[in-house]
Amino acid sequence: MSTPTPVTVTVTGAAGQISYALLFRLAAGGVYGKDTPVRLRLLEVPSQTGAAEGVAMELEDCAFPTLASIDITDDPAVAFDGAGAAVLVGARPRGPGMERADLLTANGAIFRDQGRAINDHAAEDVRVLVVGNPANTNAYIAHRHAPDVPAERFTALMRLDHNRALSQLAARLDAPVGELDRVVVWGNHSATQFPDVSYLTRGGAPVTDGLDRQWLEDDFIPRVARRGSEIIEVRGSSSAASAAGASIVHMRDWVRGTPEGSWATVALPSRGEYGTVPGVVTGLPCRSDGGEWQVVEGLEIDDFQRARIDASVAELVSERDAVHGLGLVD
Ligand SMILES: NC(=O)C1=CN([C@@H]2O[C@H](COP(=O)(O)OP(=O)(O)OC[C@H]3O[C@@H](n4cnc5c(N)ncnc54)[C@H](O)[C@@H]3O)[C@@H](O)[C@H]2O)C=CC1
Ligand SMILES: O=C([O-])CC(=O)C(=O)O
Repeated sequence: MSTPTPVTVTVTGAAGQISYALLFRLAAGGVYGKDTPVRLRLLEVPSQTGAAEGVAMELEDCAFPTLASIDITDDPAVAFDGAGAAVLVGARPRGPGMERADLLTANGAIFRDQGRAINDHAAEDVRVLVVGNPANTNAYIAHRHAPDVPAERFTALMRLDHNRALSQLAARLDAPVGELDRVVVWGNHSATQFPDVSYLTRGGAPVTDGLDRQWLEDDFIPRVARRGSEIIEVRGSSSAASAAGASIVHMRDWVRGTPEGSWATVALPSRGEYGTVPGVVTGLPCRSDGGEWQVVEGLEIDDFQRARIDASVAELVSERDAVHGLGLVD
């Protein structure tokens, strides 16, 4: 029996909270499956490479059959060399009272430099997932500094918002979460996002009862959109295990395909789908056949949806303009 070629997966911010939940699932085969070994490349700032060593020791102690090797570095050129996947987690997280926009200046330069390193060193078919906030605009920055990598290879994490929406809907409808499908979270991973139930199915059939407009506007949409802040208030620090779990299923579905008939929310550089502004990295309903993300086509959009989508995309446009203004993108 021939041994499959290992995939190199680079994870940044490897000593942080999210990575502490993410790396073990990655190493256990959560993205590529039980038959494909992974080589982990951990990128950290110099002061944290020691802590990343400790995480690597624990990974070794798990004796995962799918973990081929672990390398730790503070040099992006080394970290992304030959990478088939890059999960960009490393960034400063938001504390109590901060909005994601406050992080633009703090974190933008990280994604400029990592975009360049991905462009110059990663594998041709690299898949990039940006988790560090503001995730959509950080993905925009990285993509704009990687002109040799196709735009659709850069994504930002909105699967956490998608999962939060599913979980709130399951509670409201008293339904097992696994029976629900076809939600989408349009726009930005921020308080302006639009979690949309217009196409929701339960067990494959459209859901028509139990989701009145007042509940959607007064409870559901703000609850999902502000869930990150709620977790920060209650837990004292930002979501970590749920962000890691969403990152794993985002990458797994990208690499191995979404289940038949199912959707995921993926933030991708827009091609103008559904009236969004080309270039900005916005949440869209997507399917994967195990190769590329494909935006679901042909959905009807009514006036209520239009206004919500436009408002969140307008925020993405203002973040885009801000990073151009800061000189982070030409
Ligand atoms: N998109 C999403 O759904 C979510 C995004 N986040 C974001 O993910 C990011 C990470 O969160 P946590 O792991 O909780 O933070 P953390 O502070 O525990 O870990 C961040 C790690 O990144 C490292 N780091 C900073 N700059 C780096 C660089 N240039 N290269 C490599 N590593 C670098 C830090 O040394 C630290 O170890 C934050 O920006 C947070 O806001 C958090 C939850 C959900
Ligand atoms: O809210 C934050 O800062 C962390 C985050 O992105 C989330 O939990 O959605």
